[in-house]
Amino acid sequence: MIKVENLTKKYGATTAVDDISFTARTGRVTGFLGPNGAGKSTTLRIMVALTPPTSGSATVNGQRFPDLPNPGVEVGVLLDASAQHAGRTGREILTLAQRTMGLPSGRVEEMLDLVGLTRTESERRVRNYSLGMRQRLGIGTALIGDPGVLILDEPANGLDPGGIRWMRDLLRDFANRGGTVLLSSHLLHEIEVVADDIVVIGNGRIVAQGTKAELLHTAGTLVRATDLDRLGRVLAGAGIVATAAGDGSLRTEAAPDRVGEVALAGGVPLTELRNADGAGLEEMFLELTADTQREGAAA
Ligand SMILES: Nc1ncnc2c1ncn2[C@@H]1O[C@H](COP(=O)(O)OP(=O)(O)OP(=O)(O)O)[C@@H](O)[C@H]1O
Repeated sequence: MIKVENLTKKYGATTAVDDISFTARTGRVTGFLGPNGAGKSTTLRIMVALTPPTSGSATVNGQRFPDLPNPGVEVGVLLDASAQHAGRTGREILTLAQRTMGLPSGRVEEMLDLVGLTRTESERRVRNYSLGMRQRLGIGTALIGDPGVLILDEPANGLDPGGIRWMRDLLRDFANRGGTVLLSSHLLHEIEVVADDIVVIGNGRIVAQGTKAELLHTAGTLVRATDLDRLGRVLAGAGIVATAAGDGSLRTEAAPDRVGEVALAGGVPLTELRNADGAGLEEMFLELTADTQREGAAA
C-alpha cells in the first residue's frame, strides 16, 4: 500500500504539488492521471526519496522509502526509462540490480524472458535501445526483486500497441496476485483501461479520486442533433432542462428513452443518444488540459 498525506512541494514561487492526499491500495491498479506539468512526476519522485517534500509525507507499506532496508525487494520503481546508464548493456543493468539486492543470479535470465528481451538484445548497449526496449528493461529492473509494490511514471511511453497490451496484462496480473500498482499517465484512455482506482491531479491539486466505476458514472443523458437549438427548444417544451456541453452535445438529467421520445415527437433527428457515463470525467479532464495549455501558451 502507498499512502500520501498532505504532500506539498514548492519550487520557489511554483507550487508543483499542493497539499495532496491519496492511497494506492493493495490488490489494485491506481491510475494517477493529469495533464503535462500537473505534478505527477514530482509526487512519484518524492515517494521514492529522489526529491524532498516541502511538507507532508509519502509511505510505502507504512515506511518512508529511505527507511526501507532493501527497497528494491519491497517496491519496484520505473520513473524515467531513458535515465538508465547508456553505456551498459541491458544484461549488465539487470545483473547490477540482482547483485545489489542480493538475489540469485537466475533472476536476470527470468527478467529478460519476462520482458521479452532476446539474448542478443540483452548484450547490446542501452544507448542503442529503442524507447520501448528501455521501458521493458526498466520494468525488468523494477520487478527483479519480486516487490509487492510498483511505482511507474508513464510506463506506456514509447511502447507499440502490442507492448502496451503486454504492459497492461502484466500490471493487471501483478495486482490480481495481491500487488499494489501506482502508474501515472497524461492519457485518460490509458488509465481508463487498466486502473481500478483513479486519482486525477491538475495544477498540483487533486481534483477527483475514487474507483473507476464511481468516477465514470455520470447520471443522465448525452444527446446530439444536427440542429442543436431546435432540439433544445423541443426538450424545453416538454419540461426537460438540457445544457450545452460545449462539444456539440446537450446533457440532461432525463433518461435516454424519454429524451428519444420527445425528440421523435418534435420531429428532431438525433445523431447520438446515450447514457452520459464517462462524460463527466472526460469533460473535467479536457478542462484541466485546456487550462494547462492556456497557461503554457501564456508562458
Ligand atoms: N526541479 C524543478 N524546479 C522547478 N520547477 C519544477 C521542477 N520540477 C518540476 N517543476 C515544476 O513543477 C510542476 C509539476 O511538474 P511535474 O514534472 O511534476 O508534472 P507532471 O505532471 O509529471 O508533468 P509531465 O506529464 O509533463 O511529466 C511544473 O510546473 C514543473 O515546471
